Amino acid sequence: ALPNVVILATGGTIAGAGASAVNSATYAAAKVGVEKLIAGLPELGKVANVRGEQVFQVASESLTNDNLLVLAQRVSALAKQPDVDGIVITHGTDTVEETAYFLTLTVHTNKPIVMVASMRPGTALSADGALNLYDAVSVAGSKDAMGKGVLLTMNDSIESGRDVSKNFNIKPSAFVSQWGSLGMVVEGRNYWFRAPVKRHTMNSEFDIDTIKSLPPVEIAMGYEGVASTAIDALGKSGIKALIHGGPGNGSVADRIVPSLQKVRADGIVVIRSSRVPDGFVIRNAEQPDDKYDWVVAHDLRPQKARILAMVALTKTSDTKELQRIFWEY
Ligand SMILES: NC(=O)C[C@H](N)C(=O)O
Repeated sequence: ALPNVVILATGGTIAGAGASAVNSATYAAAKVGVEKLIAGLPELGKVANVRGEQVFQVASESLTNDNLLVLAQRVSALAKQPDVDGIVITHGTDTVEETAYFLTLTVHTNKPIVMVASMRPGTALSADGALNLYDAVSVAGSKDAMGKGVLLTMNDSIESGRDVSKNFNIKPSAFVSQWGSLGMVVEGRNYWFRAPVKRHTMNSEFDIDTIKSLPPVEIAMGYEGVASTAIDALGKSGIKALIHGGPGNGSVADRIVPSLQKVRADGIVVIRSSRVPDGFVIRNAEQPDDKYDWVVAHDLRPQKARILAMVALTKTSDTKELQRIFWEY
């Protein structure tokens, strides 16, 4: 018998449409409904019994915290159903890494949850969505994909939803995980080479079934000539944590340090992250994190550090606990 896979559609370029076949970059995202996506790919019926649900129809840069909660709650409810073997989520590429990480942290299931997106709309020459979706459904229906956390299938690769980031804005090979892909999909068969070691899904201390809202967390970038304007304003905006996306090893300009100290003194958690795509921030290197009571974001880019901070703050605002969470997830 074939596995039962539910496709939750949220929009993005994988549901996009352009005026002509040469429009690979100028097109409208989030136009095509999930039923049409499924009907356009009859090959799906060979690897799984699929059914679709339209959860949202938006370009992913416009998704909100409330959208994240609604989606994760739906994924969690479906994963509890005995007649569901796996879940695929079609999504825009711009923020799919954030949603993937959020689900990794909050949905308690061993069943495969596979994110999928495309860099070109379905109307374009060499559109990548159909094969990516076929790959996602075949991975979601595979027992080998169980217990590996939330995944992303793009460009023949199976990526860890925790590690993966969009590293190129145009190419179909846009997604890279700095610690390597987990596997590959070829002709609907998945091949595995590694598994994540960070805590996720079943082993997470966070559970979407008990999370009702997310605290506001914002990001301030570091760069040459940076002024304290953004940090000072954010400090007064009601946020619970501020991610500093600094250059290099998450370094912080001398003239900004007093502003970050003030933010911390006002009870806001300061998390030091790096804007460099790869690598990880080392505690007490560049800045005395122990002395300032700051947290470091480990290997998470600012946008992923924000996701973990929001989730962690639903349980604790103790900086020692938060640092433990940043090491473990
Ligand atoms: N390729 C894409 O999906 C980009 C689009 N802006 C989105 O994230 O929805």
